[in-house]
Amino acid sequence: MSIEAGSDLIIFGAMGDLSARKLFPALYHLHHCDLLPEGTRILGVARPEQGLDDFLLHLKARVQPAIGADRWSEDTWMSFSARCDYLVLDFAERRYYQALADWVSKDRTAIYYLATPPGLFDQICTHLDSSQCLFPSSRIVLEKPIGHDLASCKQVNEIVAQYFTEENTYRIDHYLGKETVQNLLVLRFANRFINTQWDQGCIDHVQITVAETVGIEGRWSYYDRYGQLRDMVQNHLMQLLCLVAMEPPNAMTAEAIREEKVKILRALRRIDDSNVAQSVVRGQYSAGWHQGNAVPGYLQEEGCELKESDTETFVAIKAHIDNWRWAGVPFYLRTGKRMPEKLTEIVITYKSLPHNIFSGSEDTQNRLVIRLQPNEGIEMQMVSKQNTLKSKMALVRQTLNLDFLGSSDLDRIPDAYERLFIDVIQGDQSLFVGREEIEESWVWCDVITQACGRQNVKIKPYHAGSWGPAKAELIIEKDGRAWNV
Ligand SMILES: NC(=O)C1=CN([C@@H]2O[C@H](COP(=O)(O)OP(=O)(O)OC[C@H]3O[C@@H](n4cnc5c(N)ncnc54)[C@H](OP(=O)(O)O)[C@@H]3O)[C@@H](O)[C@H]2O)C=CC1
Ligand SMILES: O=C1O[C@H](COP(=O)(O)O)[C@@H](O)[C@H](O)[C@H]1O
Repeated sequence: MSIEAGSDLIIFGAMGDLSARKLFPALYHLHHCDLLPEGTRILGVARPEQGLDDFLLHLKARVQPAIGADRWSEDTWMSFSARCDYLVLDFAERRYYQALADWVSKDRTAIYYLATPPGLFDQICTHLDSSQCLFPSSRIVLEKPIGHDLASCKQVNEIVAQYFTEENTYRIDHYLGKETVQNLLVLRFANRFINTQWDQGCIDHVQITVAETVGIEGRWSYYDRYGQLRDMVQNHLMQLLCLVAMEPPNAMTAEAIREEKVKILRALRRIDDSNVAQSVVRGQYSAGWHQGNAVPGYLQEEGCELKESDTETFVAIKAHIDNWRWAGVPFYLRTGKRMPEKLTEIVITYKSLPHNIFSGSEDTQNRLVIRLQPNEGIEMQMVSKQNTLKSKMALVRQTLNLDFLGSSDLDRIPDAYERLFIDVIQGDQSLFVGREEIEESWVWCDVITQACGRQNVKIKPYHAGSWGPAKAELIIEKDGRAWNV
């Protein structure tokens, strides 16, 4: 693999949660697998007045548990630490940036990774520029959320565009870095028999479920301003929907893939005042159970000072894509916190046969279940003859199972951030989100939010540990269908 040499990764927010749980563990793994180029330097920048040794001590205490005892190696950590450096920096104050300007070099590619509250993006870009930390090759990596709605998203994009070209701007949607999400592209575009059976002629409906067992994990003040529609649907579920629905790009380039995704986002039927009540279900968890333990309701979570909140922790949506391929095929989307299990799956249900010659067999629909996490793999549910002499032609449903780990040259499935770090170092934007697609995605979500407000689509309570409000079952059952799980 050819990886560009001479990159510097500068992590803003290096003492934060994302850095500890995701970014540094991913870098540790890449270093361990020799996938970070020889000269790559990693600079943590954060507010605490401390030296490199203290920074590394803090980091080790958080990274080690994330790696796990069986994979941890002191030797790897020592050699990884030798790549790292630390700078004290208050992101909002220009005077601190001189030290950064002295650290970076115009002969190397500086990659500024902003793992910070988004309200700081503007100041960071301005100070990087005025302190001569930016060179034509410099890249910026932006964590979600990029905006809270279309207007604020545009504002962030415009600010960033003053300092970085679109080619040097990497907007993260970590779902795109998941191996199984990339496998969706391979499944669709490297298999003729799948590719030729992928439209309204063959497919009855599509389900996308992203269920989480976690609550809001100490992020109340962020989450209550966002809710599940903005936190999960606007980005992760919309990306999954695009990858399922888009036309084949003519090449695996960022430009070609983005163009196809944007077409889908534009073809998504608006859910407005006329159809929001039938198309959207919103829920909020109350106290319940997770794996035998009592868990609090949303309004009892740490950090909550309100008696009530209209923020949804669950949302189910029936969507339509108004184009030739998908006319008449509903896409049922569902995502929530505090569900009974962690499950991300896409289920493609094929149409029934036009004429069934096997009497007595009811459900002959094929189903393709793409399990993104956990138990990563693909299942094709087929109808087969039962091996028996008792009955002439007894049919049974059987499953062809493709285990994703089975194709692996690793004994684990890499975390999304590992792929995304490799790609940003190599300058490959195909798994990052383009400006147009993120803005189109906000357009669709904003219309839903506004319609929910005007039509008073109320939050329905559900118990933590359940699959959401009963109405979420109805949204699909009234069409004579059922959720896969
Ligand atoms: N954590 C996660 O799993 C995910 C996070 N994200 C996004 O990533 C970003 C970071 O999230 P997360 O790590 O959880 O947040 P944290 O609050 O844990 O980390 C943010 C860091 O930024 C620092 N910071 C804030 N203001 C300044 C400043 N003026 N100067 C220097 N440092 C400052 C904070 O330092 P201090 O403590 O000193 O204030 C803190 O260490 C957010 O945009 C979040 O939405 C996205 C997906 C998942
Ligand atoms: O971006 C986010 O994603 C996580 C879920 O990510 P996963 O990789 O564990 O599926 C979600 O919990 C969080 O609220 C959201 O901000």
